Amino acid sequence: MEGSVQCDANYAPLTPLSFLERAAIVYGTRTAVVIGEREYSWRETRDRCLAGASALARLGVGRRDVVAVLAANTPAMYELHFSVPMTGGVLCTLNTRHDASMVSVLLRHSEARVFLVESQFGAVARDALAMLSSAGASLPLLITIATDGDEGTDGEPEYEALLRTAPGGFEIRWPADERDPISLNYTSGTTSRPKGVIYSHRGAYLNTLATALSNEMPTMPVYLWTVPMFHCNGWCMVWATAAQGGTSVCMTGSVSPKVVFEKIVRHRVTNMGGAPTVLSMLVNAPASEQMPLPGRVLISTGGAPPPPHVLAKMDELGFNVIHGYGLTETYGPATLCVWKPEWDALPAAERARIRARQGVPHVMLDGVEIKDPVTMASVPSDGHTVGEVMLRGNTVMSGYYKDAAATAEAMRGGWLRSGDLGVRHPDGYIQLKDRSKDIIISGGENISSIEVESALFGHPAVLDAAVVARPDDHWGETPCAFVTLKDGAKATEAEIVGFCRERLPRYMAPRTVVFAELPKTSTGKTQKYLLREKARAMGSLPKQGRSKL
Ligand SMILES: Nc1ncnc2c1ncn2[C@@H]1O[C@H](COP(=O)(O)OP(=O)(O)OP(=O)(O)O)[C@@H](O)[C@H]1O
Repeated sequence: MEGSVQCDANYAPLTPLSFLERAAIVYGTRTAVVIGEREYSWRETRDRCLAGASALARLGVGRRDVVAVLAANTPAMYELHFSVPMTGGVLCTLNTRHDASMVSVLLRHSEARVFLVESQFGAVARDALAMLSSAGASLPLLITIATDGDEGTDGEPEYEALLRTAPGGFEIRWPADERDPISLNYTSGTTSRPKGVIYSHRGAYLNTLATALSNEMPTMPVYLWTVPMFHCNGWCMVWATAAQGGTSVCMTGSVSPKVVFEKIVRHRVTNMGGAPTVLSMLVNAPASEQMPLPGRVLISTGGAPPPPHVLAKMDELGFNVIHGYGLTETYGPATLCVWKPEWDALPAAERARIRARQGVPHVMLDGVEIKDPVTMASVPSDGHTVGEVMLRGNTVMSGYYKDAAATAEAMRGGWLRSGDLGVRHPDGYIQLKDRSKDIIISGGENISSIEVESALFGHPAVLDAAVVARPDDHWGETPCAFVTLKDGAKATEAEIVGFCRERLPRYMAPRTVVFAELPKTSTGKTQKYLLREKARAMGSLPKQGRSKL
């Protein structure tokens, strides 16, 4: 419109880096990050991030250079989310459960220039570098981050030493364009080889604000880190805690219910997150470890379907569960099951059933639709017609790194195709039925493995469950349940099948039950492809067995 201008006074590229400077002013002496007995204030954190950026820049990190990190949820990992982009570089956080061969593949694919490694993961990193070297690939510069109490280094540069010796007066290299990359996040690899998803400063900024709003974060929240920071930048919570001047409580060692409850009480935690496996771990912990909470704790969950039964128990323990759904490609949760006060009066089981739905887009996402992937027509909002979940908006990835064909395929038709199947209910909320690869087709009927798993989780002896297709000569496929029982609990295959038949249409109930530990990714997802391989190896149910069932 005549008269409007764009200039420095009214336009700056959006970036979550801006939250840090503000936090250092507003919340300067308050705790930004705490690990064990060590606390860093917001001012210290800002100074350490600037020192980190200065050190990395001195080592030659510049615009679009990838800096890889293999570290647990530690202050260094938190700081690198700011210091790397402050140099213009791109942060690539690697999954700490990857083996050396996968780490070497990702280092090579990302062309990381610098590789920061917490010393507890030193052996994996060194093996990965040896693999790169023997393949003749160029090696990134290795920097060690000493794990607490560890002496660390074998002559490599060390993170704390670099911060101490970094030249002062570093000038932040703000993004020239808000669409510049800020991070490179590899997908979980649940269904295939991990893909490198590019996040922009703009997308990260918008998603960070959506995260703060979706999680109902007050100012100065206390956030307990159980979600790995390497996963979608901790669902953008690293930057959201800076926006709100929060305190990040880090945990050393593995996540156990005892430590989680102790940290909640000691630090008066207000917000946390966790995959459904973390929720399941909390509700199934011995009563002696479940401490009364100092107040309601908001916990966001997602990444896999949370069983309604677990949601109901979390409510009883004093947690308000916020259920979100998303992909690495959407910076983490993209939809959430926004809660309505009129649902408060419903019976607990009904509340849990409603909360298990994946909901509606968060405020920064333009839309989520359930579509026929061929015609692109939206399915009716009847709660029954299944289609593919598709998303669009400013918090969808920039693309897959060095894979234009996969990017074009994923966004074909102007929507991000999730590969998930779902329905839309008459009230507009979506509900996932399955990943397209996981749906079971038996006698021409589609069976949602999520629905069968929800029934299994209702059995008092069941701790964990996953359902996959077993090939069948007659039906094509039949549902095969892999079940982990609670400590000391007992149940037989016939009991579990009978329990499901009372709650599900007969064709949906598992025909086979295998008692086993379920293989998980480090982001808490069951690796169903491994279970599918086992079910495939079993072959078809014998004719006799089939008619008995
Ligand atoms: N709330 C949820 N309920 C059910 N499933 C969910 C939920 N949130 C996420 N998911 C599942 O997780 C997927 C996204 O996971 P992520 O981006 O971490 O990588 P991945 O898809 O597991 O790995 P890869 O693409 O490498 O196989 C979604 O497509 C969906 O299948």
